[in-house]
Amino acid sequence: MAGHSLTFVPLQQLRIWYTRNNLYTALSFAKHGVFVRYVKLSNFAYFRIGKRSVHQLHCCKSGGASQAASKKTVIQVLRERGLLDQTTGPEVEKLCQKPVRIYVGFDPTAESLHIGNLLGIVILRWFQAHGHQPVVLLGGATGKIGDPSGKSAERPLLDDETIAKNLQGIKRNFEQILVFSHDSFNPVEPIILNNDDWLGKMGFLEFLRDVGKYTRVGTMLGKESVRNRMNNEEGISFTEFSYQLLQAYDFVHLHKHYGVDLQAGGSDQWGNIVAGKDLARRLLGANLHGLTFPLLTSSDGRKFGKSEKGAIWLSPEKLSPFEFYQFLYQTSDADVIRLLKYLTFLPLSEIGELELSMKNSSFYKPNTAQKLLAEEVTRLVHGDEGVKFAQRVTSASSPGRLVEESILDFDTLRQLKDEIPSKEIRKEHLLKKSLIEVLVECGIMKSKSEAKRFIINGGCYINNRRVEELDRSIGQEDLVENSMLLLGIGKKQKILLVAVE
Ligand SMILES: Nc1ncnc2c1ncn2[C@@H]1O[C@H](COP(=O)(O)OP(=O)(O)OP(=O)(O)O)[C@@H](O)[C@H]1O
Ligand SMILES: N[C@@H](Cc1ccc(O)cc1)C(=O)O
Repeated sequence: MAGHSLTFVPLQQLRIWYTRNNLYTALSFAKHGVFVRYVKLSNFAYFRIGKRSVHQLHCCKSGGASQAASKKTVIQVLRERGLLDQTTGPEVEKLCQKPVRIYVGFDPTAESLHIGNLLGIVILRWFQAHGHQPVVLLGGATGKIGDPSGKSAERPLLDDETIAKNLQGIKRNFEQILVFSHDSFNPVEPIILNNDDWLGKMGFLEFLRDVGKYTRVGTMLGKESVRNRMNNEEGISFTEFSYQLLQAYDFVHLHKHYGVDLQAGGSDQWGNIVAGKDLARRLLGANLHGLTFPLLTSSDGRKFGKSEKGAIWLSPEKLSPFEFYQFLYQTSDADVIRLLKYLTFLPLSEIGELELSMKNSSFYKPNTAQKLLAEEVTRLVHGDEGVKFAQRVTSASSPGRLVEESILDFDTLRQLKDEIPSKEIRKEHLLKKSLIEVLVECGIMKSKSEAKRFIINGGCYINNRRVEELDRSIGQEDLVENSMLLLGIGKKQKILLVAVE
């Protein structure tokens, strides 16, 4: 954040801001008494409200008219950040000069969304920040069918119970990440809908007559998702082939009943989005629009998805905030700037400064960008508490730090228990025992001579403090809250001993 002042101000005082050149009236405030961190005020303001990294942008020149804060449209902002892949035409930019409703659909094919899906949520947040209304569409019906886009094989069918459980899980993800504050300053509260509410009620004959009749099979066969599958031996079932029609009908339904004019999705969704645009033209004579954003890929070029091994889940039950933080922290230098542009709301100027300083190695402290990325995205997904937790555990699990830096209180150690190996040992068996014996008994060292070597070389830690003496034994004072002790060997190996009566 070099170069920008950081000020903490109560919300009420934020209503009128004087900057060096301009007077702005911030229009979007959350609840009374919540503190806002003012990061930068230029064309528009970035605020951090309460626990979430909100970066609200509803801020306009004096007079308080509810005009968009930025002179840039949301489309320009997305383009500058590399978040635009394709649009259905230049009219999209025009459309977004006035408030629109935009939707992104998510099928409940797992209990949690993953980091790839986060991009769709970030897009919705950018629209929301520019005064547009996000519509989140949960695919309660489409999830029963399975989208063939980007898939090389047929998806297994999910039963109703699994879908209901998954719907609950991903709904929670949205509630956590999108801004649902409800007051007159926030006219753009998101809407969450479930397509089972209309598709589920539609009969097969009705569908064939009212939707199928307006669709050309040749066009459907031409979609990339279908072509790819037709070219392999297994082919594609009629069920998955029909998927594009269901998504197309959603767009028509959302336009008719909710005034939605724009659909967004990852680049793999292009075919389905265009199918909706075509259907709306034929059925209603309406001109709807779409845009896609690039897919988030791993360093080896594979799309981040839920089907991939080691998916980066957004639900804390499936991946702890600590692991989530660590994943982002380990982003390579080659990827970190792109991810800062994609997944955070930090101003591009700030990211640009960071990029410059990364190139000038004498000024740049390694991993500064990674830390910023990890903090911002973890805060977005898990709130301030999640960031604090991740940092506490990170600090506690790194040996050799100054003790003050890694306070090993009971809470930290208890949370650390989920992250590193742990072992229960009877307290009477542990106290007064030599460290060398304990190291071997708990399995972290293979032999006493190996344990000795580590101690002599200064590579052994009790509660993150280096052990100097070879004849060190375990005492009552080593047990945090009379119950836990952290042993560390070298830079990476850790074990948590839990003393039981
Ligand atoms: N890695 C990714 N980067 C960007 N967007 C993604 C990524 N993965 C999924 N999306 C987008 O998230 C939305 C919902 O995707 P969906 O949950 O159906 O697929 P998925 O998570 O890729 O699932 P699967 O791994 O089973 O294919 C779509 O708009 C899709 O394009
Ligand atoms: N097809 C999308 C999810 C979706 C479902 C219904 C829609 O109307 C839109 C999007 C996907 O699999 O990623």
